[in-house]
Amino acid sequence: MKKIAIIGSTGSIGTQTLDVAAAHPDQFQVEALAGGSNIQLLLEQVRQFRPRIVSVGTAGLAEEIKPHLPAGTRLYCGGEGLIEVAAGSDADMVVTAVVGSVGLRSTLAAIEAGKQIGLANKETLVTAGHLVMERAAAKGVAILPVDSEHSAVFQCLNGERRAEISNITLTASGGSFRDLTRDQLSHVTVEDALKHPNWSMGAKITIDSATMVNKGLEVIEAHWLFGTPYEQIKVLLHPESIVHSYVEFVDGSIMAQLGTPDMRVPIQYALTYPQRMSAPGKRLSLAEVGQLHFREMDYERFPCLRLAFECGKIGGTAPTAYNAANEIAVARFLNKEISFLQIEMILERVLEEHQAAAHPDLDTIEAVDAWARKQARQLSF
Ligand SMILES: NC(=O)C1=CN([C@@H]2O[C@H](COP(=O)(O)OP(=O)(O)OC[C@H]3O[C@@H](n4cnc5c(N)ncnc54)[C@H](OP(=O)(O)O)[C@@H]3O)[C@@H](O)[C@H]2O)C=CC1
Ligand SMILES: CC(=O)[C@@H](O)[C@H](O)COP(=O)(O)O
Ligand SMILES: [Mn+2]
Repeated sequence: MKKIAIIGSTGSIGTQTLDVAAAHPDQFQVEALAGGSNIQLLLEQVRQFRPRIVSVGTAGLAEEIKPHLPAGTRLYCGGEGLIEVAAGSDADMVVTAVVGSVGLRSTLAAIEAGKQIGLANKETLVTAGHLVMERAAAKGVAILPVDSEHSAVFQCLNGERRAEISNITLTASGGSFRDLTRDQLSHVTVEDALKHPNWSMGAKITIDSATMVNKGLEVIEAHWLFGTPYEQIKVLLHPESIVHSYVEFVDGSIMAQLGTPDMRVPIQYALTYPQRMSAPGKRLSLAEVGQLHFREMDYERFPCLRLAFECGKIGGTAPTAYNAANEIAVARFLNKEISFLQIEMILERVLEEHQAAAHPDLDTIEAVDAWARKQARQLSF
C-alpha cells in the first residue's frame, strides 16, 4: 500500500489523482487531503477515502465543514493546513495539486518530512527551483513530475546518461487562440480563452496555455527537474497534444512519449514509479490519428514564452517575479478587469522594474513574490 496526501484535492489534478487511487484501492491509501473553498466536494472525498487529516482554505470554512467530518478527523485551515496535510501524516508521497506559489511552503515542508513529491504545482519550482531541488537532494527525496511534458521527458530519460542529452523539446498545443493573429487577440473573451483545444484543466493553467506562459513555466520547470541548461530546452508547436515531449541524444536518436491527452496517465506513473500499472483510459491508435502536425514556435506571436526564457537565464528572483506577476494578471483577466493582451503587458512592466537578486533565500523569494503581486495589481491601462 502506498500512502498518499494531496494538496489541492478538489481541483482538476487533485480529483484525477483520486480517480487513480479509486481505480486501485489495493494499492493506495489516502492519508490527508487539502482543498480550498469547495467544501462540498471535499466532504464527498472525505466520505469516500476517509483521510485522517483534512484542510480547507479558511477558518470560516473549517467551522462549516467541522460538524460533517467523521469523528477523529484532524481539521486544519489556511497555510498551516497545507503544511499539516503535506508533512503531518504518514503519507509516503505528497501530490502537489494546488495552483500557484501558495504551494511553496507546504512542498518544502513535505520535503523536510522526507515525503516523495508528485509535482503538478509547477509554480513552486518556477518561483524557487534552486531551494526545492537543493532541499530534495539533501533529504534524498524524489521529485516525480506529474506535468505531462515533464513526465514524458522523465520517461524518455529512464536509464539514460544526462551527459548524453543533446536537447529536450517540450511540445505546446498553442492553447485556445493558437490560430488567431495578434490583432485578433485584442477582442477575445474570458469564455473563449477557457476553451482549451485538448485538455480539460483548471482556469488558471488554461489561460496560461493561451498566453504561452504555461510553456514558459514548463521551460523553467524542466531546467530544474532535469538540470538542463536553457540553451538545450526547445519548444515546438504540436496542435494534437499526442507527442507529449521528446529528448534528442548526442547520437541523433530521439526518444518521445506519446499517448492520448489524459492526465491520469502521468499522475499514475508518478504514483507508481518505477512500476507501471494498467490504466482505464482510451488507447492511442496512430492509424486512427493518421497525421500529426508540428510548427516552429513563433516568439513574436507568443512573447510571454520569450520572456520566460529570459527570466530563466537571468535566474535568481527573475522567475519569481514572472510567476507572481502572471498569477495576478491571470486573476485580473478572469475577473474581467483587464483584456487578454494586458496579461503580457503586466508581465513586461513588472519585469522591467524588477532588479533580480541572485541566490535568494526563502524570505527574499516571498518578499519578491509579494512585491510583484502588488505591482501587478496596481497597474492600470
Ligand atoms: N489541470 C491539469 O491538467 C494540469 C495542471 N498542472 C498544474 O497543477 C496545478 C493544479 O492545476 P489544476 O488542478 O488545473 O487547478 P485547479 O484550479 O483545478 O485546482 C486547484 C486546487 O488548488 C486549491 N487551491 C487553490 N488555492 C488554494 C489556496 N490558497 N489554499 C488551498 N487550496 C487552494 C483548489 O481548491 P478549491 O477548488 O476547493 O478552491 C483546488 O483544489 C497547477 O500548478 C497547474 O499548473 C500541471 C499539468 C496539468
Ligand atoms: C496537461 C498539461 O500538462 C498541461 O500543462 C498542458 O501541457 C497544457 O497544454 P499547452 O500548454 O501545451 O497548451
Ligand atoms: Mn504541461
